[in-house]
Amino acid sequence: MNDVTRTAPWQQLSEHRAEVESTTLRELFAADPERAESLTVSAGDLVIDYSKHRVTDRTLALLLELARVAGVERQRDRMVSGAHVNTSEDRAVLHTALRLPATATLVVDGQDVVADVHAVLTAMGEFTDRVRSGAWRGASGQPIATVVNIGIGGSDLGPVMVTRALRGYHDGPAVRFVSNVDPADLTAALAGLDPASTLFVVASKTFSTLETLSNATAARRWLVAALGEEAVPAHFVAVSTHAGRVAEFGIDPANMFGFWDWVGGRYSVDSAIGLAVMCAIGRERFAELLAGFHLLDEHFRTAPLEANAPVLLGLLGVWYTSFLGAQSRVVLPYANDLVRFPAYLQQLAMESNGKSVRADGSPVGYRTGEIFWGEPGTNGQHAFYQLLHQGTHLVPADFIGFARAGEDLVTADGVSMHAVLMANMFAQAQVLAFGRSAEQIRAEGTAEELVAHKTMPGNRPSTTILAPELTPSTVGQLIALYEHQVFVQGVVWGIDSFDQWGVELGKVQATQLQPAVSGTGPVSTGDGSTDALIATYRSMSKGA
Ligand SMILES: O=P(O)(O)OC[C@H]1O[C@H](O)[C@H](O)[C@@H](O)[C@@H]1O
Repeated sequence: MNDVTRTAPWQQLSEHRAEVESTTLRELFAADPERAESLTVSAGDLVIDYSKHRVTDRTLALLLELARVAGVERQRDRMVSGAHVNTSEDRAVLHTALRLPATATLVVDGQDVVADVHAVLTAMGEFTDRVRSGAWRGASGQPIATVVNIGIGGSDLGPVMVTRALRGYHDGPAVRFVSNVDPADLTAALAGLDPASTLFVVASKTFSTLETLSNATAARRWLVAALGEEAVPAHFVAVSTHAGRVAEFGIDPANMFGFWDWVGGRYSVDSAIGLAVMCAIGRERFAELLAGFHLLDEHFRTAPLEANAPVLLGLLGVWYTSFLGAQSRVVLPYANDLVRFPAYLQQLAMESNGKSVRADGSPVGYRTGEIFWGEPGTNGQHAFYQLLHQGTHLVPADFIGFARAGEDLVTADGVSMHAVLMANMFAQAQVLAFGRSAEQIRAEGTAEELVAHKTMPGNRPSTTILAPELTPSTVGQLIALYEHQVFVQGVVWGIDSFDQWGVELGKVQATQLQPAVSGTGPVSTGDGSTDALIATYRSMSKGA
């Protein structure tokens, strides 16, 4: 496999780094009055300002050249046409097919995947229409008041994030989510629910995930205790790629919504895994969500690299991670309903690109993967922004804001609270980039001993993403924007962004430790620390 570090643009970027480190955003803006305009790109309804990044024209030219020599365009075209770009699992990666319009055609291995996708969407639509209208009845004849989605990882984070993001569009039954094998999760989710009006969606691509099967079994017991075994079919549906396992669990495969092994878990909210979302917002709004994804897919597929938002943002991530030593990217949605977006991006980015070998198994000699974290603004401002502004870490930030609020309120002074929120967003990006120098602080009459403490170094990079409003379409656009950034980075780093071997061993080990932990087996796990911890756990648990 080609070593990207041997390519001319990578080597030139390594040398060029010093040039960028010796200048500041303040200087870059002073030198080019057009900078904001030239470093703003539109994608779908999103307007993305990347001018507050520590890059010059040359940096961008080299990064784009890096994308070209790494084969980003070729790999993108291979991915969307169904080539097996997930090489370690020998699978196609076709989440973009999930949002193709019904009129499109995509034949992969002799199979019309668009027809398959739309057949499932139609089945989901018919089912959710019945749930939402009250036509779907529980075993004792009651309509469904609450849908409980049981799933984890990609079978939870996407549905939970999107349902929360689209709170303003939620006109279906209440939706709750259970993911953790911690019994507290299911117990809390079931609190106050009436089994007679509760519908469970068991969402699992493999239908073999321990957490999900444990929660689904416990939920089934809860239901059967109240309504009897014969009530199960009216209260349990499944979303999976494994009809056999679904039937084994006792869910009628007629009540299963399928998808395919070419949909990665973290890329699956736009598949049948989004069933709980569709219950909440309805099939028309779900179609708008998919159309939003597709809009960005088309941008990614057709825009030239220098005007291609996921390419540019993905490359900036490579620049900070592999050349400037950044370890994380903070995501700051100035929209409270995007509260779960950072957690969603954690799985998307970190499970995809948290790898230290290339697709051919050779070790990478550079830093890969970005650590995503964040909280909605303005909450983060009163918690961790101190470190962003004056700390010693380089943390590129993504600000995400909306021009219109779904619903607005006014302050005591009659000012729009949404405008207050957005003023905070613009102010934070500005302060991060331009700071306030010691001279300026002094000129304000600050006591000399406080000047160093109050100095704001600035030169801290950020992207600002502005969208008209938080809608199903813009949520789809935002997700696709990040999916494709992750893809671009994976191609540049030469890694398989679509496997996740690193999560397997922990699952195996947990199963092996089970007897020791639950007290049915000897405490001899192979290492002293784990043995001692389990022994202490066992005696503590007896202590109560
Ligand atoms: O949908 P499931 O098969 O239950 O998988 C749920 C999750 O668990 C796995 O361990 C993977 O790390 C995730 O990528 C996946 O989304």
